[in-house]
Amino acid sequence: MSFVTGAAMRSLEEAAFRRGVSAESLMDRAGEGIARRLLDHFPQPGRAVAYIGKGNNGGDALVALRYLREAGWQIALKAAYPETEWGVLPRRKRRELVEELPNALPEGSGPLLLLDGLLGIGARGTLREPLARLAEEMAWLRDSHGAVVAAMDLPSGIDADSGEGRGVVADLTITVGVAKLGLSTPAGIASAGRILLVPLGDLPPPEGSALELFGPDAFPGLLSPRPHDFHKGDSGRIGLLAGSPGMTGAAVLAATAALRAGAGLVTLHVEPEFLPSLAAPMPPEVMVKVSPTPVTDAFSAGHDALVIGPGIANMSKTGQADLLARLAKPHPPAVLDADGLNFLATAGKTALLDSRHLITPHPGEFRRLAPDLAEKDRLAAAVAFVTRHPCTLLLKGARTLVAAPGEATRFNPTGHAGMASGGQGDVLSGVAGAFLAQGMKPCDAASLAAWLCGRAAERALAKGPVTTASDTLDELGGAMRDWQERRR
Ligand SMILES: NC(=O)C1=CN([C@@H]2O[C@H](COP(=O)(O)OP(=O)(O)OC[C@H]3O[C@@H](n4cnc5c(N)ncnc54)[C@H](O)[C@@H]3O)[C@@H](O)[C@H]2O)[C@@H](O)CC1
Ligand SMILES: [K+]
Repeated sequence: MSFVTGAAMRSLEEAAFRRGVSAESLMDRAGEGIARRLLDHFPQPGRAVAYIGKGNNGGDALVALRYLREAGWQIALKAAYPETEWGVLPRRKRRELVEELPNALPEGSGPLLLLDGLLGIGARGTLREPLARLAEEMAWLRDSHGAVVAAMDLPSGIDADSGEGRGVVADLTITVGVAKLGLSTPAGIASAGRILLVPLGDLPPPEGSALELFGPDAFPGLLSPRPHDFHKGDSGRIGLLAGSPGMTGAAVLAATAALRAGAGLVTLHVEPEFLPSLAAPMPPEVMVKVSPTPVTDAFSAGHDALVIGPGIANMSKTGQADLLARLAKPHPPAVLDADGLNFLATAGKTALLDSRHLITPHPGEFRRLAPDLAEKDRLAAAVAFVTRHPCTLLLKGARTLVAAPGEATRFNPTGHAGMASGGQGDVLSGVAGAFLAQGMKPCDAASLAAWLCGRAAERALAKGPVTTASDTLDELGGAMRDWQERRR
C-alpha cells in the first residue's frame, strides 16, 4: 500500500465518483472501517467523544461513533459549528445517530477515546478557531486524563503532503483508502502516532509508488500456517555470533527471539574464554559450540542463516579480522547488527555489503556506515545507501524503513516511544534471522521482523507505558497471531 498526496487522493475519489460510486458510500465504509480498527485496538467498551468540524472528516467520525455505540460504548459529540453550517454528508450522518448526543464527557469506565474529526485532507494552513480551541481541549484530556486521540484520516491541521503544521497530536491515525504522504515525514510521524489503514476497494492505491506502508493487508501470506508435515529441518538453522562478557543479555535476547519466531535450531558460536559467562544464561533450546575460531565455525557449519553482532564489542582482534574476511566470501544470508556493523565501519569495509546482507543500524550506526548520507532525509538516505551497496537496509528510528535494491522502500507503522530501550535491537535481529533461515526474501524478513517487534511492544502496553525487550519477546507469539488474522 503506497502513500499519496492530498491531490492524488482527490483524483482517486473523483475516479470513483465517475464510476458511479457515491461520496456517501465511501464515507459509510470509511467510518465502519475506522470503527473496526478501533474495536480491534480497544476490545473493552469505553467512552468515545467525536470532535468534528463542518467537513466530511467529521462525517467519518460520526459514522465510526455509531458503530462504537452499537458495540456498547458511551458516546458524546463536540461540534465546532452549529449543525446548520455543516456539510450535507456530516448532517446526514448525524441524523443516522438519531438521539440527542451529550456534549460533555460521558460518565463511566473504560478507555476515553477522542475521535479527531476536525479536519482531514481539506485542511489549509494553521488550525483556526473555533477548531483550534477543540484541538487544545483534546490535548489537555490526553495529557491530564489519559485520553487516547484517534485521528480520522490524518491528524487535524497537518498538511496532507508535508506533514507540517501544528494541530492535533494523535495516538493513532486511521487513514482512509491510501495513506497520506504527510504521515510518512518526520513532522507527520511526530503527530500521527500509530498509522492504521482502512483500504477501500473503490480507492485502489496507485501502482509503482516509491514508499509503501507495510502491514498484513498489503503483504498477506508472509506468515502462512505451517503444513502439517513440517519438521524442524524446514524451519531453519541459525548460527549466532553474539554476546561477550558483560554483554551476555544481547546473545540471550537474540537467541530467544530467533526461537520464538520459529527457527528450528539456534547455535551460538563462542570462544573458550567467553563460555563461562555465555553458556549459563542461554535458554536450554540453544546449542552452544565452543572453539578457538567461532567465526570460521559459524560460517562453515552449514547454517541456513547467520545473525552477527549483538553484544560482540569485545570480540578478539583475530575474530574481527576473520569476520570481515568471511563476510567478503560466499556465505549464507546474514543479519548484521550493532558491533558487527561498527567493525565494518571502523575497518572501512562497508563496500563488501551485498545481497546476502541484511543490516539493521540505528541512526548512530548508520552515520558511521555512511557519514555523507546522515544529513539527508531518512528515505533519501536509505535509498542512496542501497543503491551504493546492494544490501537490504533496515534503518531504525522513529518509524523503521526497509530499503533494498529494486524494491519500494517500506515504512513500518508499528511500535511506540515506550520501547526506546536497550535490547530491542537484539530481539529484532533474532527475529529477522529466523525468517532469513526459513528462506524469506531479506526485505520481507526485515519488514516482517520490524512489524512483529513493534506490534509485540504495542501488546505489551497493557502492562504499562514502558516496554522492555523482554516484554517484547513475551508478546511475539501474539503479534504473529495478529498478523495472521490481519486485524491490525
Ligand atoms: N471526499 C470523499 O469522498 C471522502 C472523504 N472522506 C473524508 O473527508 C475528508 C475530506 O473532507 P472535506 O473535503 O470535506 O474536508 P475537511 O473535512 O478536511 O475540512 C474542510 C473544511 O475545513 C475548513 N478548513 C480548512 N482549513 C482549515 C483551517 N486551517 N482551520 C479551520 N478550518 C479549516 C474548510 O473551510 C472546510 O469547511 C477526508 O480527509 C476524509 O476524512 C472519507 O469519508 C472518504 C470519502
Ligand atoms: K482528522
